[in-house]
Amino acid sequence: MRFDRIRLRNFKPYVDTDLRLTEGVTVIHGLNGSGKSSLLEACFFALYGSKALDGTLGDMVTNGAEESEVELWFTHDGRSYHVRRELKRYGEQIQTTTCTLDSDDEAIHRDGATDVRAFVADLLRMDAAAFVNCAYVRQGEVNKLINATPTERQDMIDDLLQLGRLEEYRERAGNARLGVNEVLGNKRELLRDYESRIEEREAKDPHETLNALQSDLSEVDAKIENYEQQREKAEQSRQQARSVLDEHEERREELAELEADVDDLETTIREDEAERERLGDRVGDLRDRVDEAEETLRERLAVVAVDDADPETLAARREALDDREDEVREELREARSRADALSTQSETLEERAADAASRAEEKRERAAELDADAEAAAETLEEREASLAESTAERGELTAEFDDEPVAVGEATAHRESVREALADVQAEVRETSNDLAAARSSVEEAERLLEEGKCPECGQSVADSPHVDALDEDRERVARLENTLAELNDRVEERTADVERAEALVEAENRIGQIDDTRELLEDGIAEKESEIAEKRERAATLREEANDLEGEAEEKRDAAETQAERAREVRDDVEELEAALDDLDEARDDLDAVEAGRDALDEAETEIERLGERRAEIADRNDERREFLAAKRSRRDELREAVDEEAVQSARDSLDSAEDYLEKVTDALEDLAERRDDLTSRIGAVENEIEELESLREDRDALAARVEELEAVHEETEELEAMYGDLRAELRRANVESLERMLNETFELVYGNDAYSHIELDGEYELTVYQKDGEPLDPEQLSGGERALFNLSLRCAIYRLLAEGIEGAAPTPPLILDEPTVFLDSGHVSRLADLIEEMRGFGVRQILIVSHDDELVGAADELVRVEKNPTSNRSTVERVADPSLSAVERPVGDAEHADD
Ligand SMILES: Nc1ncnc2c1ncn2[C@@H]1O[C@H](COP(=O)(O)OP(=O)(O)OP(=O)(O)O)[C@@H](O)[C@H]1O
Ligand SMILES: [Zn+2]
Repeated sequence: MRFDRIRLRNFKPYVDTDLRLTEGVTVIHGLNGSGKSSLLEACFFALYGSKALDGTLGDMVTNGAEESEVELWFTHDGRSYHVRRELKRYGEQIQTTTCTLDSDDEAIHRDGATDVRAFVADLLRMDAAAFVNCAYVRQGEVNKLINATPTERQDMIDDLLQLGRLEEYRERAGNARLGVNEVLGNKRELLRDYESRIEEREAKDPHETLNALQSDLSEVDAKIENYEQQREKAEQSRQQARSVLDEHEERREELAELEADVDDLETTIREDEAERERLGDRVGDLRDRVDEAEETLRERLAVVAVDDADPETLAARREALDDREDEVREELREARSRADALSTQSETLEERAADAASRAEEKRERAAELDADAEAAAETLEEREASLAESTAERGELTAEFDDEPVAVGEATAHRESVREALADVQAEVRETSNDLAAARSSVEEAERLLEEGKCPECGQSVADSPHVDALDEDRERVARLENTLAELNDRVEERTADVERAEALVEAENRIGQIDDTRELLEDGIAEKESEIAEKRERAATLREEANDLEGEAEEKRDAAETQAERAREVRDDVEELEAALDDLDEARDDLDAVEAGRDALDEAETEIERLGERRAEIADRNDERREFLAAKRSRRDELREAVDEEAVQSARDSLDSAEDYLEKVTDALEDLAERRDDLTSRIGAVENEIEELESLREDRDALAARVEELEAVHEETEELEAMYGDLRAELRRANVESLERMLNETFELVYGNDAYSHIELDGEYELTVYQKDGEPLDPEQLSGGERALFNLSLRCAIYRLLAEGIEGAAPTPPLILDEPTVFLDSGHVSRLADLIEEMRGFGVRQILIVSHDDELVGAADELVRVEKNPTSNRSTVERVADPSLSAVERPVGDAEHADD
């Protein structure tokens, strides 16, 4: 097997790295912490997942990254595989989101961490632990195998060499043996149980018991047979006695019956004779009645006027009566309906007459009302005519007022207005003249005062020669003139005022005339209206009275007609009564006919009865004759029987019956006891037979069980052998392995640490390791120095690896040998030995070796050199294949020196 390529994304310090790996020795080189170990861990993680590593999934994902991916391509047994794992962070947790394995064979595909891990473990024939123990020597784990206890070591190595399988098989065989053993134990127990049960049953000796019971049973059977024969004989004699007695009894019964029969017959004959006599009497009675009925019938025939009582004549008579009745009924119906019709007519006429009379009455009342109304209207008319005359007189007076006036009626208002204006004009003139007068008077007074003072009244200058004083006279004249004018004017005012007063009186009169005229007009209209109303009312009253007269005449006529119809109805009702009487007569005639018929029927019946009774009497006589014969026969048989009874024979039969019954009772009891005994014996025999049968079947079961136990013993032996065989085989193989391993270990150790101090290493069957010094002293490997221990461990691992490579047939799984810092504790001499070892391992068939180392010498031995570097600022690692490893060894980084030595 070999790794071809590893690709990392966000795995530990790697952001994105893709590294191809080839066959041969690859040395991975770099400073401390640059990420070398992480690269190897990635390969291991790809194969087995995180379970096999110390850390958790979280340690795999680069700090701060959300997801991570690791892919590994590898080749095994000529087939390529590709594993891919993806991790994702979910909050605090990291989960594997993808885990697949594919191959160039399409059929091979695994999905899911568990399937992939199982597939890899199966393919490489080692699980993660085995891989770590054998192929992947992790940094600092050099002492693991040395420190392990022999048992741990044994488990590791057995596991690697698949010896574990044999142990598994041995254990399975062991389990099978235990299982068989348990079943065997159970079956043996069961077998013992069966045997003890069989013994128990045999001890009872059921066959002997059966024999005894069967002989008892045959004795009982014999007795039963004997008794049954005796019983039969007794039954026979009982039977004979019984038949004698029965016969006797029969005869006695027959006799009794006969005697009773004879008695019965005698009684019956007597009774029937009496009956015959009674019947004879009855016939006599009936004959008398027939005579009577014939007499009555003759009388009735006379009544109904029929000669003969024969049914046809009677029926014809009845038919005639019926026809007559139909006629009468028809007439009656007609008469009744006519009478009803006439009554109705009469009533209707009566009603009409009443109606006409009441209407005439109404009309007369209405005419009286109209007359009263006309009377009232005439009074009103008179009143109105009086008012009219009054107002005509008043008007004449008022019109007379205008006679001496300059105006006519109708001009008064206009006249009043002109008179008023004339008054107003005069009054205005009076006011004007009064004012002028006052002014003239005051200027006169002023001039007079001034004159007294000597001053001009106008200019206040000295009046002497004043122009104004000259005017004083004129003014005095003027005052006088004005006083005259005013007096005149006042007279005129008086005149005009009188004019106005008169004019106002005229206006009043004129208004009153207008009112009177209006009233007169109304009165004249009212008078005309009343006159026509009176005339109309009187006319209508006359008409109504005429109509009332007519209606009264009409009522008189109707009343007469009603009386006529009522009279007719009475006549018809008399006819009805007559017809009803005729109907009653018809009924009577029919009743008479019924009586005739009844009389005739009674007569017929009586005759029939007489005939019937005669027949019955003859019958009774016949039957009694028969009975008498029968009676004679019975009497002679009775006499015979009385003679035949033998009392002695009857007594002896009775005795023998008693003794037979006595014996039968006893023998029945004895037989019952015997039957009981027999049943008991039979059931006991049945039980014993069952026991015997059970015993047989128990024996059969026991035999079968014994055979099964024998088989199981054989199987048990076989499983024991198988278990031992697997144990032996493993021991044998282990011994062979231990021998090979010891040899290889010695060879390898010799190669890497050959010196004078140690002679050889011993690996015993229990995987105990002992190192022997040259002087033969044994040494516990733990006592070795650090470097020695590293070499010892390497040797052991390489030996195991060799054994694995050589010891397993078919495709050796041999994964790459991975060494992480194997040189840590080694001095330079041993480092070169290690290089030799590596070379040798290749010779043993290890195709790929991956070494993490700083050592130049190992670098020199590399076919491929991979340099790992970490960027100190970003803390991210990168890998780089160095083209020529031999060159690179010279350019070894200085910082690595401290790693080189111990
Ligand atoms: N999950 C992680 N995320 C980021 N860096 C990590 C993570 N886990 C480990 N590292 C870093 O990877 C480095 C460890 O790498 P590794 O052990 O492979 O180094 P090395 O080359 O083998 O060193 P040495 O020579 O000392 O053995 C450390 O520097 C560590 O800080
Ligand atoms: Zn390291």
